[in-house]
Amino acid sequence: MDSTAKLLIFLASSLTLFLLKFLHKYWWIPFKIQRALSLQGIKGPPYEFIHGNNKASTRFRYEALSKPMASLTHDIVPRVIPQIHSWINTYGKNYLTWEGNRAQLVISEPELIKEILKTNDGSFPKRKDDSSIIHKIVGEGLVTSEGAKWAKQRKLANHAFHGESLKNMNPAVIASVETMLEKWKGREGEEIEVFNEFRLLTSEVISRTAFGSNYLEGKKIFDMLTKLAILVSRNYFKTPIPGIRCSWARLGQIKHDIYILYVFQAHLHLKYEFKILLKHTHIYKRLLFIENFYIMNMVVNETLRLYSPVAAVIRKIKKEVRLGKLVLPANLEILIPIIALHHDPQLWGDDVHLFKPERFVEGIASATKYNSAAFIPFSMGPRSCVGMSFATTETKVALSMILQRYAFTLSPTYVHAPFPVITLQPQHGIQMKMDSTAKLLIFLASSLTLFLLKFLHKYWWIPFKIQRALSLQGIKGPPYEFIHGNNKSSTRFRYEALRKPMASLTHDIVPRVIPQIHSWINTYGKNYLRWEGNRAQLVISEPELIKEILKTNDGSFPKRKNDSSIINKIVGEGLATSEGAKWAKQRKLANHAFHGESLKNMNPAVIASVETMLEKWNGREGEEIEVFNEFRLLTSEVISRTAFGSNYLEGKKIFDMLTKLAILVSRNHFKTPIPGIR
Ligand code: HEM
Repeated sequence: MDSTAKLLIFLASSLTLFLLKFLHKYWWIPFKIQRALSLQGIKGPPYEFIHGNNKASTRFRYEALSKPMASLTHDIVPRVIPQIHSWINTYGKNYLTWEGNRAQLVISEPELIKEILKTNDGSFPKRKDDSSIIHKIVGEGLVTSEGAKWAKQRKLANHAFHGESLKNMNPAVIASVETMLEKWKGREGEEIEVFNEFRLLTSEVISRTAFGSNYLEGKKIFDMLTKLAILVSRNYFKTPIPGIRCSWARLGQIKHDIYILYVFQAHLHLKYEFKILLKHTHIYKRLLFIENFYIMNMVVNETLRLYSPVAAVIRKIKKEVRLGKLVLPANLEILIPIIALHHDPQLWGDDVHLFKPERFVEGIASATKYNSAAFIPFSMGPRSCVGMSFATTETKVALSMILQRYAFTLSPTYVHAPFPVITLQPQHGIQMKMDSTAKLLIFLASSLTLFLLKFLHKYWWIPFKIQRALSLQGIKGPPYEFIHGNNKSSTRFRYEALRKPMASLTHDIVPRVIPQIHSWINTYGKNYLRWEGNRAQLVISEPELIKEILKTNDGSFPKRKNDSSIINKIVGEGLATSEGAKWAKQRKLANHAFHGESLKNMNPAVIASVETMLEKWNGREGEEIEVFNEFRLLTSEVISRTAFGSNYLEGKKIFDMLTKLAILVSRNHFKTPIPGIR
């Protein structure tokens, strides 16, 4: 063989080898993965040679982003992640898609998401994109590292963003907001592009917190990084990479809290007005601050739900792993479309696209119906956002400072166009008008809202929570009615039972004496829950439990104190109502007074009292006597003589007064629909 033939053969075989490798990578592997998942019921848009689904993704994105949204709707998923939105509709909540020849499993079923994000054994590491420009510049930080390196960095970061350290950042935040507000002075009535203002604010805050006194230096670095982000995002649009990337150091991420303001501001012109403070009134100011944080928490959560700054997170499968019923091959990527979960009507109900902060009035757990994966703007599990508290605190501090001075309305020039660039951003900024005249109105509106919220919390949420907690333990009872509890039915029961005497001389008197308790025990069992207005009361008639309650002496079951009751106000705290050391002391004295010698010493007083009564009865044989009143008088006589000794006429006066008082109170008790026996 001559050398030219050798060369030819060599070239031909190299080419063949290259082609084989190429086909293996761009055709065989995708084919295999697609088949393996399809057999497990996972479908998706079909893999196209080399391109995967990139062409379709780009088309989707181009279509979605080419124009602003028609109206101020919050139904933004079709714009922000159009391809994912469409493919979930076509292929189901979990489907397979292709970034070129890279297989990506989109998972939007909460149960599976929990399994992925909560795993801490390294089965689902973060995707590493060493070739990305951002990674090259920023390097491997907390956001991208894994294993021991991550654990160490995370520990430091946890420390930096918690408790005292976090509090120490507040002055920097406040100073930064002051700087911004200073700039706004005298611009009332003008239009301000707040997105850029908040971008600057964030840069200011980071520079001050991260770089301390050297913050001008920090600002330079931050500005550089911002420019870099813009550069990358332009590129991002050109390269057909679908889905949202969020794998760069969170200097970019801190922009999210700017975004929080996005809809938040958009809502100012609708109904979600905020409060401004009359500067000179200190009390108002404090009040406002507290209520701000309470309401703002809900507003921030609702904004994070609808406009999740990080639209999706991506993980990778290290080696073959089980996920739910699925068996997933190594190197498969997993994309969790956070924002799609936040807009899922199955998780949030039909009003999912409405801005309703009040859904968070009882906290996140309740808003998500205890489905922890339904609301994950900061992701969840060990790799959840380390800056969560910082971001939300900073936002709330900044907002309350701003809103103490200005009210805003959305400018007519604003165009609604949420735009996914690493994080979600308003494509054309947010134009707002500053207004200072609406301040008082807004303050009043927000005070009313707060009042309503507190009211609902007390009369609806707490009872609901108690009822559920006990129901889960098998304790049922008549259902709580808003405000009234069971008062209405109790009164009805009592009224029915007491309006006529008993039919016969039976001793079966419970249905008359405590009719509601009698009836409810029959319906709900020996232990049941009932409501005196919004006050929960557990009726216990099981002897074992009763022993446990009454024999306890460690203060676990104190007497009910009703400081507002008229009797308590007059009589004060005596042996019958006191607790702890005070009670112990009084009880010791009383024990002594009612035992042994002391008891014997009272006998003459008792005998004398009975003698007085019998004296009165002399010569009334054959007559009718109302003995109940006689014995009442006898008791008063006995108490007066024993308690007040020789001065017993004085005692009788006091006792009679108390008796009249008791009658008065009991009449009252009948009028107010307070059920049960006091
Ligand atoms: C509203 C604001 C923010 C949102 C919605 C947010 C959201 C997130 C999410 C979803 C992740 C998980 C990313 C993934 O798994 O790929 C994350 C991680 C992270 N965030 Fe944030 N973030 C915010 C603000 C911040 C701030 C202000 C900081 C720091 C100053 C920060 C620092 C980090 C870090 C270091 C990680 C990586 C943690 C780890 O991997 O252990 N974030 N964030």
